[in-house]
Amino acid sequence: MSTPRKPLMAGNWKMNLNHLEAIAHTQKLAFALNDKDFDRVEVAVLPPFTDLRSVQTLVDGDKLRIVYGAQDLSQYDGGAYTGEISGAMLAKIGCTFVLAGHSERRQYHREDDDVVNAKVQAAYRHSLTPILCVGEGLEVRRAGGQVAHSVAQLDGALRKVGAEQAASIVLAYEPVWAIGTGEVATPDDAQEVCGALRSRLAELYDAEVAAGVRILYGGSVKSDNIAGIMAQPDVDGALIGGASLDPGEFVKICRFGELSS
Ligand SMILES: O=C[C@H](O)COP(=O)(O)O
Repeated sequence: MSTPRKPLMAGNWKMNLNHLEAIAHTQKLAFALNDKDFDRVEVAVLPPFTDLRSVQTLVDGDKLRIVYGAQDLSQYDGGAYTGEISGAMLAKIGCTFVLAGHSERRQYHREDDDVVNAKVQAAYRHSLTPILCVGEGLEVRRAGGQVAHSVAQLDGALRKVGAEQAASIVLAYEPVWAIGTGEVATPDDAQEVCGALRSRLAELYDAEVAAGVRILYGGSVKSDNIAGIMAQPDVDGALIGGASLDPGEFVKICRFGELSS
């Protein structure tokens, strides 16, 4: 059965590529994407904050077929918060998406569910689409707690988020043990948690919201392992870290989004 959800392939550059490197990278990516016919997959890049202006200039000037977003935002809307970047600033520079709750933010910056929830709400206040990341660490996986853990993170992040807003969210299931390690979850592993997240959305909201939300898989995605993951009924794309730094490889991965739709 074909899915009504348009696949999304999002490249999270993490703390890589300065603003000059971002220009060269985006140009290579744009050339490779426009060279093929990518109509049925949405392609996004999530550069560091300092690259956003470079990416915006290329996307707007050359009418590129990619959208872009940020890797984080402040839970506050403005004022004396040194070092923070507000949702309003991201919206003004043309961001579509913003990550919330990435495991590296949870781990290295101690962002808990309350902070993630505040950031999700901040994103909505500025018409940004949150890509909410959830996923378990190795200990939880070994104990078989991956579904309960990921669903609890979803519940925490969606507190006080109404159905209309939740309908536009993007979820990303990223098992922490598979991020940057070369260990990729099996397609069944990905489906188990992505399916549970969709079921939870139906409980929290309704079947229509659940059916419309895109759920990505992330964790050591490459062009040689994406096909099986994209074949799963509740997986609608990927959040790609390391492999998104190679434009050719990233475009190959995006092609699987196109094929799966
Ligand atoms: O945001 C992306 C994920 O953390 C996955 O990163 P990775 O593809 O390098 O494992």
